[in-house]
Amino acid sequence: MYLATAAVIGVFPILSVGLITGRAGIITLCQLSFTGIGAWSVAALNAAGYSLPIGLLILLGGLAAVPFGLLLGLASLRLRGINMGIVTLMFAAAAAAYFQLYPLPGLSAGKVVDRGAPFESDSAFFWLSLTVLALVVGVVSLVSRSRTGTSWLVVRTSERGAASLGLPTAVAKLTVFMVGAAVSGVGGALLIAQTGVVSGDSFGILPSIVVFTLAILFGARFIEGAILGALASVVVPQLLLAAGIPNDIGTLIFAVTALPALRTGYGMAEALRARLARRSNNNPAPDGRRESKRSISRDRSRWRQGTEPVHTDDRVLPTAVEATPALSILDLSVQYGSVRALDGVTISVPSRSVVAIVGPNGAGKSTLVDAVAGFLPGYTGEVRLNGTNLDGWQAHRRAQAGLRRTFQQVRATADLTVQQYLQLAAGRRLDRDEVDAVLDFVQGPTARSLIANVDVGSRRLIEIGGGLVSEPAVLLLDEPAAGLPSSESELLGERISLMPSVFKCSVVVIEHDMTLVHSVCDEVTVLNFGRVIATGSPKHALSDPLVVSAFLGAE
Ligand SMILES: Nc1ncnc2c1ncn2[C@@H]1O[C@H](COP(=O)(O)OP(=O)(O)OP(=O)(O)O)[C@@H](O)[C@H]1O
Repeated sequence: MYLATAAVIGVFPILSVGLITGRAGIITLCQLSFTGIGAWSVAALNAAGYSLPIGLLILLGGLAAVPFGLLLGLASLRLRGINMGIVTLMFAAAAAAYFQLYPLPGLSAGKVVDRGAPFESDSAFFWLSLTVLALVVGVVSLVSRSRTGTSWLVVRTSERGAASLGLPTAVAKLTVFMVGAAVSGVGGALLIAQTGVVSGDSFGILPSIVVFTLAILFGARFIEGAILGALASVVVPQLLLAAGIPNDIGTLIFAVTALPALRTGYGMAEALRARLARRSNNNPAPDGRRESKRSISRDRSRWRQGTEPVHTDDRVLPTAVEATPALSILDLSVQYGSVRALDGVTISVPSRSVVAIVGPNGAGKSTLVDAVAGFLPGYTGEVRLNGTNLDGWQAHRRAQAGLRRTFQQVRATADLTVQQYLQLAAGRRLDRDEVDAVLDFVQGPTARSLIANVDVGSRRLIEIGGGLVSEPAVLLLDEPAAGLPSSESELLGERISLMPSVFKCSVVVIEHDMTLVHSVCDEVTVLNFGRVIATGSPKHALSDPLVVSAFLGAE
């Protein structure tokens, strides 16, 4: 019963790593420090003579760790990858030093934490621990399914991708650290309630690294992975003990077996789930639709006519172009060191229009999209959306305001289904008809497909669909046809030209495919060496001698 309780308590810090590293992709090597903080706080309350009910002590143990989680969350706003690993390791070292200097209160006096009347027996305490675990897992899974919780997965894939969906990466990182710390802290409170007194050594650097290793090895992003990890942490040392093998060999076994998971980023639970998802993806959905484009393509004609709006509201083509441009870029300049990537670029995108920005490689197109969408804060000039000045606004705020973008390199989160991604991009509840309609429009895969299982071209279409369901004022498409075969690129061109009427938005397309530009755009702006060298209708602008010379390198 004692070992079973230890295994239950062991789930907390492993699950906590599963949230921070497994879900949000941030390395954390100090999860047992949070456990120690939880235990220390409960010990301090006990030593001070407060006799609080066990439920309250557990809650306080969790809450005590939250400010420290926030602190590390703040560090993660500036640091990434191995640097974050080092900072969390330093935090673990500092916490371990603290626990050495200031042992858990009551430890030396043997003042054990009192669990209270109904939980004095080991079996009662086991059931209490299991109940607390079930509650924590319930809360964590609710939070994980919320918009904030889903944003943890998006941040893991790409911070820029998250911002482009209107998700503030700072909120995602801070919340995941605070929730992770609380989960670990609850484990600490239970641990000290189980053992009565705990030595600070239990929360040292090495045990923290073992917890990290177990979380990666078993895929603690999912609860079954955290449970398997905790079971292994209890069972393996017992087996080694029974076989007369030194306990440290267990750590070595975990380290070696975790190597493949560290390489791929997928632990056992994740690999198992991915396999099951692939299997179910190969089976037809209950509604008979497979993840095949052929079944969707039959609907081409209705969209070609442009008669069927995605929403059943009054989306119709306006009779006159509205006076205020949807997007105004005024005298925009960007300097990268000695390279002037953009030099006084002025572009006006009329309401409900399709405007292309073209230019040879290195002309400044991507820089322009990055600056306009808020990913390059250091520009000079002005960006206005429907007359509102966006300068100084962060990328996620611009996205929330209706300025959406897609990327040359797709960033749709592989762990989500297409429907979940669209939901997140929309920032509101979408009903299934709405999801299916937009997927039909962009010729995307079915709503239930896992993004990990669809090809790059389809992911690009999903990203475009995500932009559209967010009801943007302006959608910036960075090379949307890249990677699509020419027949699909042609079809995408048709859809782009329909976007202003169907989705009431303006579209800015960065594209190298001149056939597509000619067929879908109302206006073209040509950049070369960061300057606008021509603007006007595609026919007029693309035949300008300056433009021909810029593209062909001839007089
Ligand atoms: N981070 C950076 N640091 C320094 N120079 C950069 C950086 N990013 C882009 N540049 C330079 O800025 C100029 C514009 O680059 P940009 O990528 O915006 O062009 P582009 O038109 O999008 O090219 P492509 O069609 O190849 O994507 C180029 O000279 C490029 O080398």
